[in-house]
Parts: sequence; structure tokens; C-alpha cells
Amino acid sequence: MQCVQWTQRPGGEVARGSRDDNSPQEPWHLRNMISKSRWKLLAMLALFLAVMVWYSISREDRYIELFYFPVPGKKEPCLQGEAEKMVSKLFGNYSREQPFFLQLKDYFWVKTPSLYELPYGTKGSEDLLLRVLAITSYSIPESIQSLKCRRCVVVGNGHRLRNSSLGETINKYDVVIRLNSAPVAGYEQDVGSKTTMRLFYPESAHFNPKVEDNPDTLLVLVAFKAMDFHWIESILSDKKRVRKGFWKQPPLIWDVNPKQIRILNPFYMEIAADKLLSLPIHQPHKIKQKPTTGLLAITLALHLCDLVHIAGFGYPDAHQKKQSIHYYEYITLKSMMWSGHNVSQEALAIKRMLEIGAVKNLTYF
Ligand SMILES: CC(=O)N[C@H]1[C@H]([C@H](O)[C@H](O)CO)O[C@](OP(=O)(O)OC[C@H]2O[C@@H](n3ccc(N)nc3=O)[C@H](O)[C@@H]2O)(C(=O)O)C[C@@H]1O
Ligand SMILES: CO[C@@H]1[C@H](O)[C@@H](O)[C@H](O[C@H]2[C@H](O)[C@@H](NC(C)=O)[C@H](OCc3ccccc3)O[C@@H]2CO)O[C@@H]1CO
Repeated sequence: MQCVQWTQRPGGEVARGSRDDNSPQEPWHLRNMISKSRWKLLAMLALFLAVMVWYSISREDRYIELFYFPVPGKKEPCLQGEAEKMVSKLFGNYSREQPFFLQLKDYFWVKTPSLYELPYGTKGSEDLLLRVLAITSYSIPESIQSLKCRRCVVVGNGHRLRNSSLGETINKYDVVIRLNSAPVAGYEQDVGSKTTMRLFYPESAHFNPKVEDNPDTLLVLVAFKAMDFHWIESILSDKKRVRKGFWKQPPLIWDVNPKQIRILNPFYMEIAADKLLSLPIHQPHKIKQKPTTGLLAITLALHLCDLVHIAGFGYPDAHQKKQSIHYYEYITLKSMMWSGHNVSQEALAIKRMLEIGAVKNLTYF
């Protein structure tokens, strides 16, 4: 049994202590020492806790997990003009008169002057472009045009989609934007099967688009060099193919309907580079910095849609050298060595969009 005992210290001070009934009485200075070391222990514990709290707050910035859980089977509430409000916050004020896709009339009747060369403008590539625009279309399908409120999801190619079971959720959006050669066949459970739009360039075109896309999918060419226009023209008009000038062999036979092809307005590449990443438009270096196709697609979606959600974005940390970057193949960050992308800068840009609520994320970031 414990009992509380009051002892008289020299000088008349009364100190509170406790002891076991059977234990011999401890001298007051010994008890004083024990109580002092208890305080020290408590102070150390408090300091340790404070350091832990500070550490987790500082790490929070790196592991900001701005998840969004849509209600399964329910369409997302959509507020008309919501994304547009965010656009001025992110991109500042500029003329919104820009079409999404390039049109023949702007290069045939009037020669729309462009300040920049590809990929930020069409300067110097007008003649090739003219031939491409003569055999492709620029319209936005009526099914999208007629929507009062456009709910869009941009599906990145990141590994975070693997085993995500997001397929059904992704299929519910009005507009599903996919990138490059990212497959759906065999991955439907995680990434869905609907593809409204696919952004690609010759080197990233899927060799079998009929398997991976829907008959009405818009195949949106993002041109980086004049040869990219040459490639699409030679495919669609069945002209002699040129093999040189590509950093990776693009398909030489490509089974698509020319009505599905669109040419992305390089304006969206320019604002993604300039406003989101502060990249210089003119770069003298051998490896030119440019936005990833994913960041470009988010930029486009923010202008085209009323609600923008993203999934499958986010690269591994630089030290995770063996971590796969894609949901459909094993390749690592090393493969991006010469890509000219600054993935940390892009992560900051996406974080900012998440923080201000311009986009919501279905996977973690
Ligand atoms: C080797 C190489 O050049 N790889 C580039 C590949 C490659 O050309 C194509 O996959 C070929 O089909 O393309 C890129 O991108 P990629 O095709 O890998 O991915 C498409 C977009 O998804 C986002 N992403 C991807 C992986 C990941 N772990 N996190 C992500 O956020 C990015 O926004 C990315 O843009 C590209 O076009 O941007 C960027 C890559 O650098
Ligand atoms: C959105 O960019 C696309 C992809 O994400 C990039 O990885 C890819 O980068 C390639 C780059 O465009 C090539 N540069 C030229 C001028 O063709 C580069 O070529 C090899 C190289 C390497 C080092 C120095 C100069 C040239 O290869 C990059 C891929 O490794 O560009 C895509 C758009 O085309």
C-alpha cells in the first residue's frame, strides 16, 4: 500500500513524498534528487515530442496526401465555370480566344503569325501544317460540346494506378484524357476503358490504336518538331515514310481514321511552360526543357472542362531508383535522363493546383 507522507525539511519547509509502508525512510535530499531527475526526464520527453511534431509537420509538405474519394456509382457534382475561375489564378490574364485544335482557316486564308517555333508555336512549320490541316478536322464532338458542365479526368501513366481499382470511377467522367501509348486493354479494372482524348506525338503513338482506343477517341497530336507534321501527313495520305529525324521509331503503318485526328494548339504548351513552370521559351541548350505531356493535358483540361480530376500522377523520389514509374511496364526514373523534364518542378506546380482546388486527385501525391 502507498501512503502520502509530509516531511519537515531543515528551515521548516514541508515537502510532499510517498513511500512504501515497509521501505526504510529515504533522506530528503535523495528524494529531492529523484524528483529533480523525474522533471528532467519529463522535460526530455516533452522536447522529444516537440521535435517529433516539428518533424512530422515539416515532412507533411513532402507527403501532402491530397486524396479525393468520389462516391462510387455517383456522378460528381459539377459547377459550371468552376475550372475557369482557377485558370486565371494559375495562368494569369490573357486572351481566352485560343481554339483547342488548329484549324485550316487560320493558315489558309489568313496566315496567322506565330511568335514561336514548335513546340510553343508554329513559326516556320506553316507549309507542312497546312497540308496536315487539309486532311484532318478541328471540331469538338457534339457529345462534349453540348454538355452543360464538363467533368474531366486526366489519367497519367504513373505506377500509382496499379491495383487502384479506379477503372469504374474513371469511366464515369464525361471526358477521359489519356496520354501517349498508355494501354487500357488488360488494365480496365485500374484505369477504365473509356478514352475521349489521347494526347500523343509520333514517338509515343501506340502501334495498335484500334485495340487501345474507342472508335470515336480523339487522337490529339502534340507536335514538337516539323517532322511530326510530316509523319502524320505521310501516314494519313499514305505517302513515302521518312525514318530519320525521330528520337525513337514511330509507327510506319498506323490504322486510324483521319476524322479522329486533331492537332493541339501549341498555345497550351506555351502557357504550361511559361506560366506553370517558368521555363524560357527560347533555349539554346542541347537538351531543351519542356513540360511533360501530363502537365500539358492538365493545362488543356483546365481550359476545356468545368471540373478537372487527375489520377496516376507523381514520380518516385530520386533515391527510389528501382521503383517502376509506369502502371503497365517496368521502367525507372533513369529512362527519363535525357527527357528534358523537371519532375520536381512539375510536382510543385501540381501541388499548387491541388492546394487551390483547381484539380482533385484520385490517387495519392
Ligand atoms: C523515355 C522517355 O522519353 N519517356 C517519356 C515518355 C515516353 O516518351 C512515352 O511514354 C512513350 O510512349 O513520355 C512522357 O510521359 P509518360 O508517357 O511516361 O507518362 C505520361 C504522363 O504521365 C505523368 N506521369 C507518368 C509517370 C509517373 N510516374 N508520374 C507521372 O506523373 C507525366 O505527366 C507524364 O507526362 C511524356 O510524354 O511526358 C515523359 C517521359 O520522359
Ligand atoms: C514531351 O516530351 C516527350 C518525351 O517526354 C521526352 O522524353 C522526349 O525527349 C526526347 C527529346 O525530345 C529528344 N531530343 C531531340 C532533339 O530529338 C532526345 O533525343 C536524344 C538526345 C539526347 C540528348 C541530347 C540531345 C538529344 O530524346 C529524348 C528522349 O530521351 O521528347 C518527347 C517529345 O518528342
